[in-house]
Amino acid sequence: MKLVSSWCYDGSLPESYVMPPETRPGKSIVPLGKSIPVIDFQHMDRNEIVEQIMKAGEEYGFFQVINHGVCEDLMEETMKVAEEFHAMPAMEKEKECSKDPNGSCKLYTSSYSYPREDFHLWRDAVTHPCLPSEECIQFWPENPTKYREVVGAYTVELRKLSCRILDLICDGLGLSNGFFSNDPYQCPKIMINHYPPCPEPSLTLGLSRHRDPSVITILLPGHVLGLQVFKDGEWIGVEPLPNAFVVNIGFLLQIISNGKLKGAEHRVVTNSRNARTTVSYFVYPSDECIIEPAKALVNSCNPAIYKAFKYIDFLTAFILKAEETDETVKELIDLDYY
Ligand SMILES: O=C(O)CCC(=O)C(=O)O
Ligand SMILES: [Fe+2]
Repeated sequence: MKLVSSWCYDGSLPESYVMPPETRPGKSIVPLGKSIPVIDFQHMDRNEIVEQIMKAGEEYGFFQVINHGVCEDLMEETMKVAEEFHAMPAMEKEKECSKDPNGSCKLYTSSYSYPREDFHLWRDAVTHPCLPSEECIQFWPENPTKYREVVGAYTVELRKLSCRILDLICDGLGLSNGFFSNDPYQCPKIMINHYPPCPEPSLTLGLSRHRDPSVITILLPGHVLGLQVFKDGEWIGVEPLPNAFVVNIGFLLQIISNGKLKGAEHRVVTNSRNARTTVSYFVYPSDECIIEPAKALVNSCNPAIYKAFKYIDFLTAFILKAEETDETVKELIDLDYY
């Protein structure tokens, strides 16, 4: 496994990064998603915000949030530390990500299943749990020198923002507030993605089409475009507003909401000019948490459309190879799968 950022300036795209024709982004221009809903947390009243989130969650599975209360300086500093991390030499990055003998902090390239992949992705990433406890932070990188301080402050703010968004979603779904604020749903992880400039952006992808295995994901998208959402059979480019967060509904919330909200399918394309760095904050449950359509949303008129399962089983199925994933996940969650 060699990080893309350590050899990407060689000038050509290796064969193993060339996607099959049906999944390549190609050269066609993807429209920018001016239509992806933008929700203003400061200038709308609560009922209006709930209504807009639900509409966005049903139609797109994606929305942007502005005036969300997270300080702009902290967003900028987080992006700076994220970029500085990926700019360090590969050996330094590896050293900074191997403090936990149990491997809770992971540095990798492409996806978790690099050795089993048919095609590699044009992306490096670092991920780790981000509970604001000393136990958790001791395994984070200490370089760049401000990493722990900045990412620590950022994840505290993101936890507050995620709880606020989830409470609004609870209102919209008719679940009690705090449904997602307690322990089983609060095992967040951060992922810092890096997509270096790519010699052949039409042939490869930064991330292939996927739904996040999360409740929700809050993305700090940076200024370089690359994220695309699949809606009504076509790809739409996401153009983030300044200081906005991009929020998407994860696969788990699709299941918990019994299909009312949509786990958004998305992918990342690369470009030949600018490196792109993004920071994903995933709201994950604990491994042992049972995921199922919320009891309050299920009755004889609205029967459950998914089976109950343990999160760890879902995650295991999810990180298998793409083709197997579909079948293994289906078997786990579909009521009528034999
Ligand atoms: O980098 C991006 O724009 C999206 C990242 C993403 O989809 C993910 O981390 O799951
Ligand atoms: Fe994603």
